[in-house]
Amino acid sequence: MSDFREQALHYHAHPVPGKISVELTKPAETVNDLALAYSPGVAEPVREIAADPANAYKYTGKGNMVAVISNGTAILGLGNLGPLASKPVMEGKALLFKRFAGLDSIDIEVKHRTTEDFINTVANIADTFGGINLEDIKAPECFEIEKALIERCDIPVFHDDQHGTAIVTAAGMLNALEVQGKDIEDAIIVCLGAGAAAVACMELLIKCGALREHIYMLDRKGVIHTRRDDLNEYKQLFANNTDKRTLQDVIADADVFVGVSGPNLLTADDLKLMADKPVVFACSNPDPEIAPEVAHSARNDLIMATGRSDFPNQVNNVLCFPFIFRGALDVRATAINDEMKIAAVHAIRGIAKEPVPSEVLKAAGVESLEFGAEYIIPKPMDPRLLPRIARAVAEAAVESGVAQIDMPEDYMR
Ligand SMILES: NC(=O)C1=CN([C@@H]2O[C@H](COP(=O)(O)OP(=O)(O)OC[C@H]3O[C@@H](n4cnc5c(N)ncnc54)[C@H](OP(=O)(O)O)[C@@H]3O)[C@@H](O)[C@H]2O)C=CC1
Ligand SMILES: CC(=O)C(=O)O
Ligand SMILES: [Mg+2]
Repeated sequence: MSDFREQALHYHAHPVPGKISVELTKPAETVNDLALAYSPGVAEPVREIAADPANAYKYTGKGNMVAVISNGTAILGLGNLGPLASKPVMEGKALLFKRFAGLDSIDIEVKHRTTEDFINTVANIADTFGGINLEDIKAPECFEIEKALIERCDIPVFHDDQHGTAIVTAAGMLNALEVQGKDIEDAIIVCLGAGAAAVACMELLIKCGALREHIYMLDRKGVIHTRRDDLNEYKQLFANNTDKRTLQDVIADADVFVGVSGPNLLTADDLKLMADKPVVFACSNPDPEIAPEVAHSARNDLIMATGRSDFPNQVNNVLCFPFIFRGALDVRATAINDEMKIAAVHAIRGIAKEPVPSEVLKAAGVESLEFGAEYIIPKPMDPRLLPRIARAVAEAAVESGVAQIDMPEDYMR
């Protein structure tokens, strides 16, 4: 067994299996404590909630609790390995919710036959939670699932692989293009992958200024173009009227490569075909589309990012989902809308341009970090992410009319 594999398995197995547990927030020691916590005292909040469902936020943990829900059909870049195998990732997301945003989170892995079964299962348990983070559900089913659940639930439902990834990608991309001296409006963009992350990333880049006709998206069959007759409705949105068919055809002279597909699909030779000063986000986990050392040995004018913690420029949805839910839940938003997503993009990108606190340098194990090719996006352990993103998101929720309560004046200051 490799050292790292052994370490990872040991981390998950000891001192107790798994990464999360439940803790109590009230005393439960005496007869009186139990009389309040359970029978007869618990009947009082029951009556209050039955009279007004909003009281659930006052008397239960609902408002600080996010469910991380998966069916294990697209576990990272490992593929469809089923609900149970997705549990370490989902526990990991729950760990990150708690560690970075103080949100209680529980993972739920759903075995189901039809997409409708999955939707019904989630909709039927939604009242328990303040928000629902859908995770690692493959395209195209993820689009239908998220849409149906947004319609049926009155709490925020957010497919992290779509929108969390898109928000962080857009923040990193706008900064990377700025460092390279390029405008997003002019950028020729290649997106390898045409699933959950790909479609959402490209849609958000378009909202940030990219031109749809400048985007070449590829799936396992190659370039998505207007003469293909095998495209689902989501891929069709990216069908390019082009004669280009292969990755090599489209990557020639491209400014940007976004990989949200699978491991080792981009070669050093492909990279050499790109325009001057390219931006390469190889975001597949755990293994990127091209290893950073291979990319850097192929050319020295690129900005390179991966989804991993152990290389510079980690473009990973961990920079978004804990904080966007914090902001959304704190104003009891009924949804996470485009205004809130764009607010998160700008909050994330702004932090990367400011001096880095010494505790972040220490946690990252580096002497210095300065906005530039090796630092286009903040580190996940940056304590500024929580107040900045949560506040920006909460403000956007209030301004766009989806907040159900006012934002406290001193919120996150
Ligand atoms: N860094 C980050 O924060 C994140 C990274 N990701 C990564 O993105 C990847 C995709 O995740 P997600 O979108 O959720 O999964 P989906 O299953 O929804 O989509 C996967 C897409 O990748 C395409 N693909 C797979 N293999 C190849 C290949 N050999 N050549 C071309 N295209 C290929 C599939 O093509 P087809 O349609 O033909 O099947 C599909 O369009 C994963 O590796 C995941 O780890 C995802 C979310 C966040
Ligand atoms: C980071 C993440 O959510 C993924 O790779 O699926
Ligand atoms: Mg994921």
